[in-house]
Amino acid sequence: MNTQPSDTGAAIETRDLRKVYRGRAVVDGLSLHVPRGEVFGFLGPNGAGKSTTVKMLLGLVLPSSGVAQVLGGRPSDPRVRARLGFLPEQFRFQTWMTAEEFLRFHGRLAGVPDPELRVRIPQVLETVGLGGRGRETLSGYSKGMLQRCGLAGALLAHPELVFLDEPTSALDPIGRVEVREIIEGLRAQGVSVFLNSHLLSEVEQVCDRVAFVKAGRVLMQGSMRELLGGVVPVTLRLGTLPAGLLDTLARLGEVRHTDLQIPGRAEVELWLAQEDQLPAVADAVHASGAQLYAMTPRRPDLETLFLELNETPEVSHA
Ligand SMILES: Nc1ncnc2c1ncn2[C@@H]1O[C@H](COP(=O)(O)OP(=O)(O)OP(=O)(O)O)[C@@H](O)[C@H]1O
Repeated sequence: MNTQPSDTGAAIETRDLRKVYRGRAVVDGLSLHVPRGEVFGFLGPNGAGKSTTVKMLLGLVLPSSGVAQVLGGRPSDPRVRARLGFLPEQFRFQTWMTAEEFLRFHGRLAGVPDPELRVRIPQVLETVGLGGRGRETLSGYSKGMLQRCGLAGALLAHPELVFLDEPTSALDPIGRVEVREIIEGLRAQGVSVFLNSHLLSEVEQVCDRVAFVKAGRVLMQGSMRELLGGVVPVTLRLGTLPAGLLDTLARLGEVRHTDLQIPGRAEVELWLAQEDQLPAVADAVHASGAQLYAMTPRRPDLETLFLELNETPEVSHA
């Protein structure tokens, strides 16, 4: 059934979105909620169905079933598309054009009038760090400059929602910081950003909210605080692992991993709900008679969460 939901005011809302290719569901009941004006990270391993989802949200691929609403309308509606910006990961540039010609071409395709383009093109070139380079042909651009130019194209028509697929993959560390600042600037203007990136430390710094997908399904989605706020990963290095200690630790938190491969050495990864449980962990280790060599609490990060989720054998709906 393809009934359109009522406008929830969200930038993106999908319900049970599915795409089947040759009998295989590559997007399999995906439900997403992306509030307006936020930066949303869309994460998952290779082949998880991220690009296919983005293509459905852009109206480039038709869903097999389920519903997708973008800026309150259907992705296939040209009036909706006119309010979207898109930077694909593998952009094919017309390398015989100058950056200005390329942007004029894309601006005209997006329906931006010529007088507006004359003002807007130098502005977006400046924004992406290509000010004064617009008259050079793209064949002479570096990979990073091409990526910046693609970003300029995505921002050209004042979109309300921008899809950025690996926007910093060709950029050096300075360029990455600059793109982060551009994304933060977009948010400050109320523009919603849907960011697909494998650079999790970057996602962590810029995103308000993320979703993890695997095998076409959302494993988890929420604000950074919801996803990372409620857990303190602690690594314990012990001399031995006495009988019963794991059970005691499991009452204090979640035992995520144990490593007993090296004789005379045991490592336990424990996830606690709060930092103030650390003394109780130390007490439990001492009471068990084990020697405690190290107890290292870590700041939770997206990479840890990503790796943990990726190891989860059972895929469940969020
Ligand atoms: N047009 C198509 N026909 C058949 N299978 C397809 C098509 N497009 C994508 N797929 C398959 O769907 C699955 C998901 O692909 P998709 O590109 O959406 O993943 P992804 O999460 O974006 O991966 P990556 O991180 O590697 O870019 C893959 O197994 C891919 O081979």
